[in-house]
Amino acid sequence: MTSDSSANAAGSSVLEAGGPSAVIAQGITKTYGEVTALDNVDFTVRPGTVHCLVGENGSGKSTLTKIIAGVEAQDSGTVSVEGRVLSSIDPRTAIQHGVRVIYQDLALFPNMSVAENVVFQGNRSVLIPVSNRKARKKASEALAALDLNIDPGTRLGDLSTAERQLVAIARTVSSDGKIILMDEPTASLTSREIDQLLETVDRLRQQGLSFVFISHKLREVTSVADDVTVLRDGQLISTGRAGEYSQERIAELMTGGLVENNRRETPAQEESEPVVEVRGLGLASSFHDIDFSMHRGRVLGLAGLVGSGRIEIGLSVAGLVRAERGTVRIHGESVENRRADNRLQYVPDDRLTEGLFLDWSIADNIVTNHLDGVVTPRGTVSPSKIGELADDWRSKLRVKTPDVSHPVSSLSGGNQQRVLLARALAPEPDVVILNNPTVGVDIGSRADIHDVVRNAADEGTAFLVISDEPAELLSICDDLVFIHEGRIIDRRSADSLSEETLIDIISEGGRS
Ligand SMILES: Nc1ncnc2c1ncn2[C@@H]1O[C@H](COP(=O)(O)OP(=O)(O)OP(=O)(O)O)[C@@H](O)[C@H]1O
Repeated sequence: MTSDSSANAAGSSVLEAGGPSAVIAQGITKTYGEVTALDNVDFTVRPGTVHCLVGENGSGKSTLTKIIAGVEAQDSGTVSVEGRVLSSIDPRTAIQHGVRVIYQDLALFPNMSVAENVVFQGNRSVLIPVSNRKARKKASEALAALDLNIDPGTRLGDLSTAERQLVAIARTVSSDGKIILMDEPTASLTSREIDQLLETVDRLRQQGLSFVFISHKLREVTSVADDVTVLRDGQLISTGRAGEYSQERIAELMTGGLVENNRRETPAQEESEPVVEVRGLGLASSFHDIDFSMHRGRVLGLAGLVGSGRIEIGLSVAGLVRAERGTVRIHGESVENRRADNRLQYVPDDRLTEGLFLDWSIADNIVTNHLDGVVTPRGTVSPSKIGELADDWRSKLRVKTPDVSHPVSSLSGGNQQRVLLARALAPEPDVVILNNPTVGVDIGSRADIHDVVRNAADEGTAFLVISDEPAELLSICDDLVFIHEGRIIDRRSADSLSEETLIDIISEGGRS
């Protein structure tokens, strides 16, 4: 393992030179059974800075933040916050020292108001009731300090994901948080929402708060970071000032090599009958008059803004949401009769609530849609066939685990996403609908997943891909249908488009 020149034995002196540190983690090692999640890692956060933590899936980023937050205990090494070593490892001690974590699920209460969420202090041993008036006042102050235009009386569940993120930040500020750890806060935000979040982070940094910011989106890493640390396989690879890191350099350090972002060699359009025919599809205010066909071996992308109706259309094609008007036919038969059929697969983007059985093993999750492939001639399920099939998919998708019999909950987020994809592709389906297939997946592995999709298409599967990432649509799709406010506004072949044109069509909504 080569170490980059800006990392040094202490891994931190480059950063410490400027003054006292908000966080110093020294010599952190953490193992889970035979997996070494962190191997003698040093990590320093300077006060009033944003420190981006980057690395491939399973490289140890979340584990490091959990250790700083006192949620996980390290095997060895120390964590100091503002110059004081945390003597005991528990979340309350970290909270008392001003450390706050904003997890991906945000840990907010959807049925409570914004005000109640902002003033809720999970670190108190006894919940102290706060009067409605006081709560509103305190919440209004916290929201105003962030320059956020959110009514404190709104029910939290009625806000967008981005607004909820901002409420989670307001809560940390109102509870005197000084060091905020954010694990992939922008994973499900639109680019405008990301800008708003980054502006808020910037404002708080100027007020002296410090951030640890995990993200796979390298564009935002290079725009928001003061400092960057790259982990690979639990090892510190490089740490230093953000100015030393371009996106290409970070990608290279993360993966240990160059990442190529290829486009698909588009096969000639087949004259064959379409596998899927969508005609006149409509649903209330979500989408109208949707017509398209999907063909064997071709990848069709649905491009559009968040809220344009893309996802609802995908769910209707999968037979998971019933349209009010029009038809979806798969091999000439209504999708209503196909819902329980393994030849049709839908892969959601929310692996935690819609996707995986977290307590089940990785292997059982992978084979659950393909039981035909693991039964013996006598009709019993064969554990060795399950193991073989799961191992095959583990290596195809490079799922990072020592053993497919381990629970899926032991995998890092990006590796769970791969299991979801393996489960859909294992039965070699005719039709697959992918909703943001690489959410939370690092950039090197994104290329692997794109390869797997292209290969499955080459074998004959028809794909419908919904993605927020223009580069992803261009990388895997042959054809694109553009959706704006629930209607089709354009159709193009992917090889006729640049990323800029694609973004223009999406954002201008056909006005260009
Ligand atoms: N509770 C656990 N039990 C077993 N192994 C675990 C557990 N938590 C993490 N690991 C393993 O530790 C390694 C590091 O995981 P971690 O979640 O820190 O990665 P990450 O860099 O945050 O990945 P991602 O980008 O996918 O979120 C992985 O191999 C993961 O499978």
